[in-house]
Amino acid sequence: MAVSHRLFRLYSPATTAKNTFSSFLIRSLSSSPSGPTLDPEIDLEEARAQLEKSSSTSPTPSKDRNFHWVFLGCPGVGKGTYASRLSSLLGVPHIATGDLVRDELSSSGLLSSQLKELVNHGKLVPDEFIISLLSKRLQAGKEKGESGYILDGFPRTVTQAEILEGVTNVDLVINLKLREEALLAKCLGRRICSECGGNYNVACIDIKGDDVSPRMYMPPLLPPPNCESKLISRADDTEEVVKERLRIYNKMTQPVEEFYRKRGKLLEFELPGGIPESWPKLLRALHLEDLYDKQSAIA
Ligand SMILES: Nc1ncnc2c1ncn2[C@@H]1O[C@H](COP(=O)(O)OP(=O)(O)O)[C@@H](O)[C@H]1O
Repeated sequence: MAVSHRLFRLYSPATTAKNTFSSFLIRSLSSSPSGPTLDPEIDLEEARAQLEKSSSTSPTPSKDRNFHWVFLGCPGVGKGTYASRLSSLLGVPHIATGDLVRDELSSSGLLSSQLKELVNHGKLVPDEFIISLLSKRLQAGKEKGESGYILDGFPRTVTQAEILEGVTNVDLVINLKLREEALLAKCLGRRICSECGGNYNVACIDIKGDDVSPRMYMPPLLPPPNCESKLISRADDTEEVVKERLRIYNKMTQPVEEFYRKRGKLLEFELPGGIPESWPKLLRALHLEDLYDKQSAIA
């Protein structure tokens, strides 16, 4: 907590920090093709209508559609994996705030070392800080002509969700769920190639079925031979820190699920197993299977 306060003061000494950062976010988002901020009640109704429409009649989405999607889910659930696959499929940028934070950590300086202390202990960084990072990323994307987003790791607190909701119209929030036994093993098995940045997982998860739940098998996602000797783990993927991240998720981020549930935007998706099993089912749940079939046929 002390670190969090120090970091907050260092980064944002003004008492009106929240306004400053949210107006920064507003500036980044308000001229997006989804239009400027609307009256919150109209936003809510519009969002409900959109979700109803997409989940009932589900016209085949095309690349012209402007996706504003959010991925929620515990550490290790696979947000990055599925968000990045959808990003390639839909041609919408995948923005992972964890990656933005790690990029920031790789720079030198006092801010980076204070940030490292928070992240490596499994704590969240201050809302204002993360909103600022996200705003910069969105602004840079807009300048390159990007539109829409698939957010991964944001929002993680109700404050972040409220700010996002106030400035842009999130169409859909996909809440990925995985049995708790698998989450820790998946975080501990996570590996990154220090050269190409590829993400892999050496854990082989095989949970026996019982009367209540079926067997769950998640094969490892092994690196190609040229990455094998360059694998590293994230500093926050230790057992102690993952448990702390799970605790913080339950305390700070679970209320965000409720925030979107109340607004009719939450799609719950229980991962049935590894990528080969889960990916087609996720696409079906999102009514995207036709798009995927068409792309596979072209490829
Ligand atoms: N929206 C956010 N709010 C606060 N802190 C964040 C946010 N996104 C990322 N972080 C910081 O970056 C770390 C890594 O994030 P991420 O890669 O998304 O991890 P996870 O595997 O826990 O989902 C988090 O533990 C937190 O310290």
